[in-house]
Amino acid sequence: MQPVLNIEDVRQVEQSLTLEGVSLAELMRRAGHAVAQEVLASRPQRVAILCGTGNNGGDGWVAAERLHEAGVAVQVVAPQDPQDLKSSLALMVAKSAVAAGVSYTVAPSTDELAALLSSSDVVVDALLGTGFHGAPAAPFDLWIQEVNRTSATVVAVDVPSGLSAQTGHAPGQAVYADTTVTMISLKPGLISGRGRDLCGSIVLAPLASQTDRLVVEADPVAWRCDAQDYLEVLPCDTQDIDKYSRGSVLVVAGSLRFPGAAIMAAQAAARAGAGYVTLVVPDRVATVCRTHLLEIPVVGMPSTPEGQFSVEGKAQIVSMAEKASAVLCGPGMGVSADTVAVTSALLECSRPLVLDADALNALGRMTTNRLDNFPELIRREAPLVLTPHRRELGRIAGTPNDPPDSLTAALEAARRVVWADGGTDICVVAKGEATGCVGVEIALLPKPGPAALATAGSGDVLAGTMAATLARGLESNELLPLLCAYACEVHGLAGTLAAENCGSRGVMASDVIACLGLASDAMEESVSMAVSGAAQEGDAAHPQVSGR
Ligand SMILES: NC(=O)C1=CN([C@@H]2O[C@H](COP(=O)(O)OP(=O)(O)OC[C@H]3O[C@@H](n4cnc5c(N)ncnc54)[C@H](O)[C@@H]3O)[C@@H](O)[C@H]2O)[C@@H](O)CC1
Ligand SMILES: [K+]
Repeated sequence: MQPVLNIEDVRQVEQSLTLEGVSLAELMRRAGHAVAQEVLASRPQRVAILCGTGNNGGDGWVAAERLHEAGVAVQVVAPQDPQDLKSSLALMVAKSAVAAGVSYTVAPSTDELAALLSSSDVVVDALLGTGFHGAPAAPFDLWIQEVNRTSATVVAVDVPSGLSAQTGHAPGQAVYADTTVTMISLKPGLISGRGRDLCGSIVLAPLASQTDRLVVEADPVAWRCDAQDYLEVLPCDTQDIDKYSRGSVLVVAGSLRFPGAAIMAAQAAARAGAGYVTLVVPDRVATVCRTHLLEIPVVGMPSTPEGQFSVEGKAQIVSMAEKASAVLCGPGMGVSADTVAVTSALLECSRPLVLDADALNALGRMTTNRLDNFPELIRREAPLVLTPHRRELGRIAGTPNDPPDSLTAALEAARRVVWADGGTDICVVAKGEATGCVGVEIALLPKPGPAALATAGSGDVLAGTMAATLARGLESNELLPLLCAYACEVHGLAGTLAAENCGSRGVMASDVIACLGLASDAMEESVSMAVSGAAQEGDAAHPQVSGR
């Protein structure tokens, strides 16, 4: 797992490193060298380095001097004469680079800049780093446009200029990098929001041997999962199974208006590996569901005149829920006093439960949008997984009119709910372009799926996948966030496979469902390969360790 630190915590680590004897000047030297090393890997002849006025620019000047020493033709581009730099660190390294013979251009015209960039093999973007806020001001906005027009390889220092490394927002021009060399630790904005498009591949430069320890001590806001992390939640590899040992799922979903959501959630649960799936719907839509679901029994329950669940069916739904390995409630269900009652009754049942879509809206209704003020509602022995998208998250976490607009805001909102509960029984899967699986002790970031998943019904498919994964059982509730992250990755991978079959813009939720089985197999294989790869690396390292 890779830790992700908020910007203020990265600064804290930087301070701790200085207290442990690694000065800021030394950190900047190492940062610049890490960038130079990355640039040298592509064996360039001509490199342009755009340096801003803060310490991000300082890293750029260090890289320039290093590349110059290595015999590369380097040209620094700066908005002001290096003598006028206000940051004492940046001033020091810029003077050193100039004294070493690095050539530079101050405030070139757009045409001059374009000519310089087009004659460069690599462009290093050291304009704006973690000190950036707002939108890039002139001349950086124009410079960034020119960088994005060049065919040269673009290496960003710490963060692509124009991107907030904290929020992932980029309200103005922002650099599209091929590679981002980021210092100390991953930051949330690099792996969420616009960061996912802007960063290219991310290379981490820890800068000091103490960094790993200090980053963990700084309490990462989240951890990005690697394939081998999922070993603990892989399904058992055995032939000795029947349909019940793979777990049964009860899906409580649908309404006259949205029967499709229920159909897709049930199909997804079956494709994601549940041995037995039963769909419970309001009786007015039972027939349409049956015509779509040949293998899945559909049970009709009393319905209201609007075609939603009626409270009359509540006791029967709960009694069916008690027999399932896991229950999913919510997709397409609608929100009314009756569906609120059904949701609330299911919370009291003793089986693992996934609440999605309208079940979350029902929770919002029950708690006047402050689920965190009603922890007794969600405190239970069996696992509870809530799968809100950001608007739904706002409705349960106290900000219905101002939903979380970034990964970190979503993690914070999810934590309000999870910490109010306080136990390991709950996980909030805060869905977005980057999804966080937030438990009471840890927030995990599964590898995000492709943009093709932004299609109607995709949430129903994830909910069904989640329920099927939960139905396999869990050795300990502490593994709940990991299990949820695993389900998210299976869903994401199914999206990738569906995009290969149908084209990135042609994917419909049913295509994702069709790929869930293959995606599960591929996930298991990639986890096994990652684990055996790590074991081999361990073996290779072993003689050195024992030979000390
Ligand atoms: N955190 C760390 O441990 C380390 C950080 N280092 C570098 O230091 C950087 C942070 O340095 P700073 O805090 O000096 O900040 P930056 O260099 O990121 O930016 C500060 C400068 O940008 C200007 N600026 C801010 N918003 C702007 C906008 N919208 N338009 C135009 N100009 C704008 C400010 O006026 C200031 O001059 C990191 O990104 C990294 O590259 C490294 O040198 C070494 C280690
Ligand atoms: K930058």
